[in-house]
Amino acid sequence: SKQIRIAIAGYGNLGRGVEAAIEKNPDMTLVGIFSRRDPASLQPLRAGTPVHRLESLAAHGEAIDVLILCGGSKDDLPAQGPQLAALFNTVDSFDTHARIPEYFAAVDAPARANGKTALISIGWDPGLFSLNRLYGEALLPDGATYTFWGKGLSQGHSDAVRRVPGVKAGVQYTLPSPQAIERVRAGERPQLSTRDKHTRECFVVLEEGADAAAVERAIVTMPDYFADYDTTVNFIDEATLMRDHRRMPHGGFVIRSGNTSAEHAQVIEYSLQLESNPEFTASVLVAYARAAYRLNRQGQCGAMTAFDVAPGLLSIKSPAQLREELL
Ligand SMILES: NC(=O)C1=CN([C@@H]2O[C@H](COP(=O)(O)OP(=O)(O)OC[C@H]3O[C@@H](n4cnc5c(N)ncnc54)[C@H](OP(=O)(O)O)[C@@H]3O)[C@@H](O)[C@H]2O)C=CC1
Ligand SMILES: N[C@@H](C[C@H]1CC(C(=O)O)=NO1)C(=O)O
Repeated sequence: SKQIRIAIAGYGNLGRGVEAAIEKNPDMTLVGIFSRRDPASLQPLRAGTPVHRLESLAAHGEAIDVLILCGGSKDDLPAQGPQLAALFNTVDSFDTHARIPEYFAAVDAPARANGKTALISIGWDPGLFSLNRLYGEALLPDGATYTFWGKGLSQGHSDAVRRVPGVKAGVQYTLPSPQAIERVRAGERPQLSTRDKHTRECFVVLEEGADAAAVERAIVTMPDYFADYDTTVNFIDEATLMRDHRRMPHGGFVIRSGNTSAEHAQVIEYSLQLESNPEFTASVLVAYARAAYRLNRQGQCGAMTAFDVAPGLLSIKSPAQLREELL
């Protein structure tokens, strides 16, 4: 059967993860990588993979079935998402939770106007954790839901740190509060504020001559990313960053504890342990690219989130095989 032709827009951790993920999906072919940087400066996983400048994308419309957007959520996707959804079927991992409604609207209009399908905010949070928060609320209406991440490297928060003027490089780790987890696991169903559940720890390499105090203030007060958390910023040199902060592990879990009757408490838990946050997220994006391709062929256009995609569309197996093998 026909190969699904995938292209990558934005070649960072996520873009490289998508390259690896496509190798694991025999119904897909990587037809190109698109970057704002000089293509000659990039080393694709597979020698021979075409690398182009991002601005040449429009000329490749008919050769791409689904474009996977791997830009940063802080500054790249708000512009690239709506712009590229007018030209291609797209899948992205937009994760600025507070801004998802406005991003959805901004992508939906051009996608609908051009008969394209745009799956937004795909990944694990938002994405798989969102699905499990939904299941929890729908299946156990009388209950409480908690999401914990880490200890691990948040790519969205690391991207946001790197966008601060004066920052040359940087990463952000998310640390869950052991006390908060203990109270939830003990079945207390506590009221926990954002600040109660996690702290954030940044490691930053400054540009030459940058003002450390100004950089620290810009990070810890950053709306949607750090303002609601207790955040520490550590300044290190580039060698230390390269030595100690190259791995990108992460993970976490969603817990729903609820009562189906006065007598019976029920608990649903979904957890992830990730050695590579970007490679896992990319695997999710690639499975949803299969769904985007199928949805568009069914005439389902516009923006959608993971809530709107039937799980069967993710599988390389046919509906009949799924009924025989997985039900
Ligand atoms: N929903 C979810 O569960 C998840 C979502 N995410 C999202 O994925 C986004 C991307 O993460 P990630 O791939 O780690 O971000 P990166 O910082 O690695 O890449 C972001 C963009 O920056 C550019 N870039 C990458 N490396 C360099 C470099 N060395 N010099 C200059 N520019 C560079 C690339 O654009 P170009 O090639 O055009 O230069 C790239 O698309 C995050 O912002 C986050 O929001 C991540 C994980 C989970
Ligand atoms: N979107 C997150 C995925 C998870 C991790 C996270 C956090 O540590 O705050 N929130 O959601 C990421 O970019 O890594």
